[in-house]
Amino acid sequence: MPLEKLFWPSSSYPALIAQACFAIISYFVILFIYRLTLHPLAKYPGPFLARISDWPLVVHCYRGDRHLWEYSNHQKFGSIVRYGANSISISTPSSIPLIHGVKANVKKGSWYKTLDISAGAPSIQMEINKQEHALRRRFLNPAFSEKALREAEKLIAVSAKKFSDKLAVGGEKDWSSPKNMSDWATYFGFDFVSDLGYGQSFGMLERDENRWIPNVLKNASIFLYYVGYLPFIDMIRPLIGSSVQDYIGGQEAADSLKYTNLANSRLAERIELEEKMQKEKVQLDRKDTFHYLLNSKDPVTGKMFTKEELQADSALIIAAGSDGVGLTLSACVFYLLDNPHTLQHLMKEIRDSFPSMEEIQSPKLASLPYLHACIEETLRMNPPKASSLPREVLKGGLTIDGEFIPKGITVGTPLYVLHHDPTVFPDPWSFKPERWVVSPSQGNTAEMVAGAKAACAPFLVGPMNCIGKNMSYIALKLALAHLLFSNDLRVCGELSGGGSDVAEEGRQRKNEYQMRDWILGFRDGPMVEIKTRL
Ligand code: HEM
Repeated sequence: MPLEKLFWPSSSYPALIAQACFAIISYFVILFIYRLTLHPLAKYPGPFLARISDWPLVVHCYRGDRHLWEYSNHQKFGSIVRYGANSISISTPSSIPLIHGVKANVKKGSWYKTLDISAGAPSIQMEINKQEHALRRRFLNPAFSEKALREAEKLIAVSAKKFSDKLAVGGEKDWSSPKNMSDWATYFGFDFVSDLGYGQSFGMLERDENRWIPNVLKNASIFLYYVGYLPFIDMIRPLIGSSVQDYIGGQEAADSLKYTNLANSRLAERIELEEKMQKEKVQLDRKDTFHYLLNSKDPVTGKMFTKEELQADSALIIAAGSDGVGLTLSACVFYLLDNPHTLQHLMKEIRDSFPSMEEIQSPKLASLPYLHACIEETLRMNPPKASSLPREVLKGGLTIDGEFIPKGITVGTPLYVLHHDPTVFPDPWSFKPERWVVSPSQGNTAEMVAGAKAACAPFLVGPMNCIGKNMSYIALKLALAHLLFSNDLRVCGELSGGGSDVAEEGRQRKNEYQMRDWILGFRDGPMVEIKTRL
């Protein structure tokens, strides 16, 4: 078609289609030129396609390798990388408090609007409004207070003992059959969180019945992770949670709905129990998380949780709680098996500290230095929330490392990148719990340990950090202490779960536990054999 006809009004269909195509192409060409030249982020380096569009980000979120992509970007381009049209990630320790601390002039990015939309209300993690978030946090705090955690420890110990006992089945006289640590750590994560959350465990350590849940959750998280970053998400979002979702999102979308329904039905049962108890004026002999949530009232406004908010928090707590602990537990066992001296050192510390399994408890358990160091080092190597969590800069902007970032830009901290910075963590791909213990004779000074702590933030920091941080340490310490107190452990065949020569770029390090980052972190292995010692 001659070019002048494109601009000349014509009512023929081919001309109208050609004009529409021309207008769309022109729009994108101008948009891309703007993003590369006049946009406030034009001066920052990054992969070319990522500087003009969010599609590369969507692809990496879908593939579960966003943390590896961020790592290779920061290797190529330095500490500030533009990873999307409107987004940068900053990999310096000083950026952590500036982006996430109490005074940070940011709110959560719009990606959070999509995550639990099917629940009908945002969960606490997805609440973008800072005042509303603070209110929700006040509601949740009692369930994670020191007093509540003291009670919780007794309950978690029950799951930890089951974790150790069930893994050891078959290992009473000789080495057990091979067990996939990833699966068993996942069952432990779900069992202790559901037990604490609803007062009723999923019972995955004992029975097959509910073992479908982690897979459904995995599919749900793949779907919601990448969908939240789609360039036209504002148009798509209203369809999420409706039956149309099944058609556009396939199995992953259907599983997302299935997971929401499961969390809702568990909550409905728990509400029914609470109402019955109130009617009969009976007290629960143990206070689970939803006991606190169902009875929370804001002292200032008198507001209580709505049903939709409870549904959203119910889905969140199961997912957030089980995933982080499950991943860290299986990763820690991987690193212990890969480093036999470390395993021996840790076993000795645990076995020398407790006369019997029944005595594995705080304050002694909390104070074991090498156990704590092994967990810190695992969280450094494999932070469960490995990639940048989006924060949107508010009016007035934000200055980080001397760079002024204006309102509306999305900023984030790439934890996996930061945790492998060799200037803070020498020999960053080696598992070295010693780096968390001050020992000047071994060349590890107090300053070095303080520097490592400032650059390692698996739970993030500030008002939106992980509320389950202290609970996670309790659960991880109980599970590892029970397992290693009662049993010996050995690798089945070649150690599985690490990288391999034939894997994709970034997944070749054999001594690094591999994970897929889909908001939740997925993994496989190691295969272990167990022999009961007692
Ligand atoms: C190793 C274990 C864990 C790690 C590394 C971890 C990490 C995190 C991180 C980085 C966040 C911030 C997410 C964001 O900004 O979007 C977060 C939020 C959250 N986590 Fe965890 N988590 C773990 C275990 C748990 C457990 C055991 C629970 C509860 C049973 C839990 C409940 C939550 C909740 C409710 C939030 C939202 C907090 C808020 O927005 O105020 N997490 N977690």
